[in-house]
Amino acid sequence: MVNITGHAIEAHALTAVRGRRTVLRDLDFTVPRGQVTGLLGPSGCGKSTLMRAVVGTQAQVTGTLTVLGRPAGDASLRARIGYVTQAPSVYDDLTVRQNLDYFAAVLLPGRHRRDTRAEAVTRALSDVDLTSHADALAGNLSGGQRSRVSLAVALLGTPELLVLDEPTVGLDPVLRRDLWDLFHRLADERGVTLLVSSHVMDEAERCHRLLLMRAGELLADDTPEALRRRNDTPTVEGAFLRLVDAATAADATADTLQETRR
Ligand SMILES: Nc1ncnc2c1ncn2[C@@H]1O[C@H](COP(=O)(O)OP(=O)(O)OP(=O)(O)O)[C@@H](O)[C@H]1O
Repeated sequence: MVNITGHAIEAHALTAVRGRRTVLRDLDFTVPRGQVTGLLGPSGCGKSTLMRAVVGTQAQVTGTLTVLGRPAGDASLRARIGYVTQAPSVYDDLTVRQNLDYFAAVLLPGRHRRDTRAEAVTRALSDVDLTSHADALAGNLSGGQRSRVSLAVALLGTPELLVLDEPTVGLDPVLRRDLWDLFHRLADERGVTLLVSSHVMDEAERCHRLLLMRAGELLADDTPEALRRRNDTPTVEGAFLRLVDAATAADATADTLQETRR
């Protein structure tokens, strides 16, 4: 067990504008080190935008966002963060191992690191359970297998922070469980911080902490246990639905007040 304290991510008044829309609105939150934090909310609520802000690829972000002690987007963070987008980034005309060899050569260049590269590739293949498919062409893999190749690429550089945008979409229940087991092993044994987005509520139960979002705002930043207790429901899904209903009712009241003032 790796004992790491402090926050991997700290956000204050984080706001992001895409086109003419404000898609993240004045967010304050922290993500503890060495834990699995889930980012949950309905499609379009801003999960990917928040992740892009964390890895420094989102334009028009204001507020303060500190990642591993540095401002988000700082060049020194590149090698410390692994980011997997929703669209798997693999070369279809290479085998799984060739894909990993290629990215390992970029991340760990130099002849003197040949053994380190080979070890990193072997470990990443085993981490995502693709050792038996190492010599298959990436173009011939299933969607779930391709997304696991992307995850393996992100693991090559032994990142301190892994940002995973809906990594379990399209996976069967066994693979989903195995991936969540891997996320916990990475946190427990290697001290990795994981920020994982999902809109599958049963996955929320597997997180140490949760950020629940709706329409660019945070509804909650808490542990699953505290969320269930505070909302008096047996599931995180129940808690989330209560929070959404309360926020919708508050919006409706605010709209009515505005109408009556006009
Ligand atoms: N290029 C863009 N210009 C304007 N608005 C955009 C752009 N890209 C995304 N948006 C809007 O920003 C909002 C947040 O999008 P985002 O992709 O962060 O949501 P999400 O929660 O990750 O959704 P999903 O779960 O479907 O991936 C959405 O309402 C979307 O329509």
